[in-house]
Amino acid sequence: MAKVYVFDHPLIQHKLAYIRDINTGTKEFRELVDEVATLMAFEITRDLPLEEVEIETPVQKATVKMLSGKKLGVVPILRAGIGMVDGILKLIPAAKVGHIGLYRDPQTLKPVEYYAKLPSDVEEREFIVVDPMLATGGSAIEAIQSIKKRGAVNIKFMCLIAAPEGVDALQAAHPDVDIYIAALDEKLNDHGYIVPGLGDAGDRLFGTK
Ligand SMILES: O=P(O)(O)OC[C@H]1O[C@H](OP(=O)(O)OP(=O)(O)O)[C@H](O)[C@@H]1O
Ligand SMILES: O=c1cc[nH]c(=O)[nH]1
Ligand SMILES: [Mg+2]
Repeated sequence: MAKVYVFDHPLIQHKLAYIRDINTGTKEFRELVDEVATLMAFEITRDLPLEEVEIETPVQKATVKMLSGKKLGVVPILRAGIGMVDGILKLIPAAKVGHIGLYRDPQTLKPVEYYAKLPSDVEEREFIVVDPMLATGGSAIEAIQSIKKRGAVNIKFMCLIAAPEGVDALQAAHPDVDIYIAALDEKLNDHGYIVPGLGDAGDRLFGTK
């Protein structure tokens, strides 16, 4: 069964409070999502493998540890996932970026895929699929299905806010995909919005309300 990690770091929680606030405007919202994505990337990369490397400091030769060249890929679920990409790339600039375009039909709440583009060496990469919101779980389940279909085998899912319903559904559909979240909220409302949540992440990021 997939593990669920909730990042309760004080900086993440503090910034998330501003992200949720209805009075936070688009510019600040975007900056905060970017910052929280960086902080979450710091935590999520905790298990990256290291190798010993010989270097020379100004003082003497030394054996130091460096990342052992694991290939990473970041896959935002369009649109809102885009808001988390730059924050992650600040820490892992060599990661390749794939895109999965999905929107949630407002009536059925089912995801509709409209775009998919991944790096060519899919099988060799570890992927972090990112989206600020895990609500019913339909979009994350579909996006992960889509990248598995294209050959991805090693996948993590990272979001800002999740509803318990979404976590359960994602765990059931993809038991091999660990889930990393900044906050686990109370529930979904009748329109499939996370309560208390932050509203529509895509609209708040891009000012399209
Ligand atoms: O877990 P689910 O019930 O599938 O809902 C979550 C999805 O809904 C939002 O996207 P939306 O459909 O609003 O598209 P957008 O990012 O283009 O605004 C959000 O960014 C997720 O992708
Ligand atoms: O609360 C929610 C649920 C789905 N998508 C969002 O952007 N927000
Ligand atoms: Mg949206």
